[in-house]
Amino acid sequence: MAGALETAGRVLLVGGGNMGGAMLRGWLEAGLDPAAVAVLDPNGAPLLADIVSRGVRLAAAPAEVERGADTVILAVKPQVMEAVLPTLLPLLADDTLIVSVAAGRTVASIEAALGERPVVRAMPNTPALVNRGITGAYPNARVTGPMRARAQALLESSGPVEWVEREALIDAVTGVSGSGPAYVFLLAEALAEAGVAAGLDPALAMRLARHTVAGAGELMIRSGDEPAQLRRNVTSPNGTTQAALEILMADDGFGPLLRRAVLAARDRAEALSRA
Ligand SMILES: NC(=O)C1=CN([C@@H]2O[C@H](COP(=O)(O)OP(=O)(O)OC[C@H]3O[C@@H](n4cnc5c(N)ncnc54)[C@H](O)[C@@H]3O)[C@@H](O)[C@H]2O)C=CC1
Ligand SMILES: O=C(O)[C@@H]1CCC=N1
Repeated sequence: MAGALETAGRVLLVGGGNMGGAMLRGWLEAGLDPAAVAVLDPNGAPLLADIVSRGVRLAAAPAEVERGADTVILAVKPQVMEAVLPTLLPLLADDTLIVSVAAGRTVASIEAALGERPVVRAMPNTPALVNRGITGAYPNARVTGPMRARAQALLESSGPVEWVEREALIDAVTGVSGSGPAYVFLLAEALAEAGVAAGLDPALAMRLARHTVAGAGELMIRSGDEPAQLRRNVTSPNGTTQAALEILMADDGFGPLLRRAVLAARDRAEALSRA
């Protein structure tokens, strides 16, 4: 992977917050030269102080950014995109590749502000911070093979990249994996709270919940078995797990609840794209 990033050229990260910062850490770990990266963030990207000390340039305004990045990654909030995009125009060449990770911001809305140019719309997630991310991506027709390879190298430095054939599917990816880590953290919170209700000390309940969620996740990645099989492996006939699953797998249980949640996230992404 380091080899692929050696050909990534110069990268400008616009927005060095949670998601942008996680991606940047992934690139550097995968071998991207810190001197090849600049971060544009008017708020000083407080999460990135240690990285700036490793040689990544930090700019507070577009006027401070050197023109001619090969790839510009847009990692600002969707609501500030309209204001940010026109300020970037003087920094771009015709063949600058734009990679946007903003939820619900369409290729068309980016082209409306920046003109017709190569755009990849991507949806990563924050486990990128620990090299356990996954990203959905969609390229517009102007993205050439080498550009797609460059986007792939940058995005996969923190986990696999799944290319989708229709842009609308990025909203569904957002509902599953972009927002998904929050559902899993909520599961850990709820598991710990349930443990307290069952009589455990809160700190112990939280340790049990964190390790259970993390361990089950790691087992799913490393094992060749499907999640349903791993679930069956835990479930003894008429045992304790079965008693719990009869509640979680009821008609109004976990499955329908999560389906409603994912569709709500997807619908919010769609609504953002119309805003
Ligand atoms: N946090 C997450 O789990 C994920 C977020 N995303 C997307 O990533 C984008 C950023 O989200 P977060 O990192 O969570 O937000 P954040 O608030 O942590 O980071 C946004 C950053 O943009 C900076 N910023 C504000 N105005 C700016 C400007 N004019 N120019 C340059 N930078 C500016 C802020 O100072 C901040 O550091 C959003 O569009 C979101 O939809 C995508 C996937 C997952
Ligand atoms: O909540 C959000 O809008 C962003 C997009 C995916 C995860 N966080």
